[in-house]
Amino acid sequence: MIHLDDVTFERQDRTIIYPLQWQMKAGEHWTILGRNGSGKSTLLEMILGYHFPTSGKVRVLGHTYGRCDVREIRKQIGYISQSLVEKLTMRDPVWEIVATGMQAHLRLFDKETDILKERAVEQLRMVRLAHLAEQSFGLCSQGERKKILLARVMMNNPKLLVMDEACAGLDLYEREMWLTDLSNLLANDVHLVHVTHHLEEIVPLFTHVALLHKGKLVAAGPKEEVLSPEKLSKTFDLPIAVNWMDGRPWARIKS
Ligand SMILES: Nc1ncnc2c1ncn2[C@@H]1O[C@H](COP(=O)(O)OP(=O)(O)OP(=O)(O)O)[C@@H](O)[C@H]1O
Repeated sequence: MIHLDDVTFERQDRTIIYPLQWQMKAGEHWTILGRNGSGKSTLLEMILGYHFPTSGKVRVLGHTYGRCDVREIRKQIGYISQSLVEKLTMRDPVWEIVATGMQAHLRLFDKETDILKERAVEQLRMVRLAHLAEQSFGLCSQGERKKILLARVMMNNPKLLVMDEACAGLDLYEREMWLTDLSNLLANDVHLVHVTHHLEEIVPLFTHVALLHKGKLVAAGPKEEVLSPEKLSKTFDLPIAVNWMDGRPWARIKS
């Protein structure tokens, strides 16, 4: 699905990603954890082809970036991030925001297609927001917007779903509902890469974890192996204990 082969990323004489080797195989769903500024979003942007690595190779869905049309690959990738919310048009009705996911555009060019609207409303129904279809996106709450983005990416049946702090700003209830919606949508055979600051968001559907510290990979592999107190403490520069409950890890700072 994704193969980062010795990639580095440098900007203004600063190394943001040190030589990094990482592979995500079919059937795996990954969470990436790391402190602020450790390079998580930079990594995602390389996977999305928005950033080109300074050295090394990025291979996504069987295509090597630099030898393919990245815009075509991006049509197979769903992307959810706060920066995307800021680019969407607040006065557009919710169903149109969802419909733009079909072509990975930010606005809808052909508004006359009933089939497109029907499909958008169907995706909204899956996240229980069909009743908001005609409301302006700008009037929706943070939680509703996050669900609308989930409905939006699913318009295009992506093979890969890349999420940058997709649950940020959600209350406990909304976050649990959002993660449940995500699990339900997995029936569509989509693969996940999820960046978060919260260990408890690593719900059972996530199989693997990568830990980043100052642009270097601390560990990457099956979550039970990677989420050890030693590796997490190294990643977050704090003594951390981990408790597992119902298949979910919960972090605590050791006193
Ligand atoms: N284009 C750029 N030019 C210079 N520095 C950059 C550029 N892009 C990112 N950086 C720097 O690279 C570092 C990693 O940024 P990145 O956004 O990838 O971190 P992050 O792990 O996602 O952080 P956060 O958790 O705070 O969102 C930061 O120190 C940032 O200032």
